[in-house]
Amino acid sequence: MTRLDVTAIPPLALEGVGFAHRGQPLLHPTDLRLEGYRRTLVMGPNGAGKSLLMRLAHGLLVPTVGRVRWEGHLPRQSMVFQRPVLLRRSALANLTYVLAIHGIPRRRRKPLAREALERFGLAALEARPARVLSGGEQQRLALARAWLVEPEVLFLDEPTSALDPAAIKAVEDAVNDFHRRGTRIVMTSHDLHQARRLADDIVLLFDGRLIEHCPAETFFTAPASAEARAFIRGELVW
Ligand SMILES: Nc1ncnc2c1ncn2[C@@H]1O[C@H](COP(=O)(O)OP(=O)(O)OP(=O)(O)O)[C@@H](O)[C@H]1O
Repeated sequence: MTRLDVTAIPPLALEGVGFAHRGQPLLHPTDLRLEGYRRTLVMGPNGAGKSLLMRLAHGLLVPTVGRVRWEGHLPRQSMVFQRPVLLRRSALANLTYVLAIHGIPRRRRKPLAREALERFGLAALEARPARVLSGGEQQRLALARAWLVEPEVLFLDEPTSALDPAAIKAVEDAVNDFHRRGTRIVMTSHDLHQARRLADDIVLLFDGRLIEHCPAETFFTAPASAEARAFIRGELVW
């Protein structure tokens, strides 16, 4: 596994980034800087604004105020969603398609795609239509597709919320594989156990506001806000 140059990943600055719909603020103006080579977990109860923050950061949504700025080059990025969006083709063809888009010569596509299928435990399923794969298999295929892009930054939006424990472990192992290869991870979750397993730092959102951004250890041992303490006790609901 060739390691990416983690020192080259540019910081991501959200400068007063907010999003409103029909005049109603869904994400209040937010300042957030994600830097270095970390696994950041964006947490908060349902409806807190986690997905919005991810879509804004990844550039899928344009903020209604503020701006999203990469401090340096625009990095290679991928995003993995709760429900993967897969093409109506075989698992293998979903991967060779991505390689074609990225200009990889035809003769190299299948070997690279098969290597990725193997890595994510999908080798036996290469000919199966992607859309009939189980939820966990689809998520692993989405991760294999992202793997081929060699992202410097990987966004994952609730990638495990519809999965059983074994499938959750497979996704978490994959997230750690990305991280070991040199990818910065930004992932949403409302699962505290998952955060304890994975996070280097935590962003807590509540009611469309950023409440806290701190190292995971601080978050769990000495949270600064009443909201974080309530969230850890399982009492924070919207
Ligand atoms: N494009 C949009 N237009 C209008 N409203 C939106 C849009 N995207 C999200 N919302 C609303 O913004 C609020 C925050 O949604 P978001 O999906 O970010 O929450 P979340 O923290 O990811 O929640 P969950 O854990 O349930 O996925 C919700 O009330 C949602 O209905």
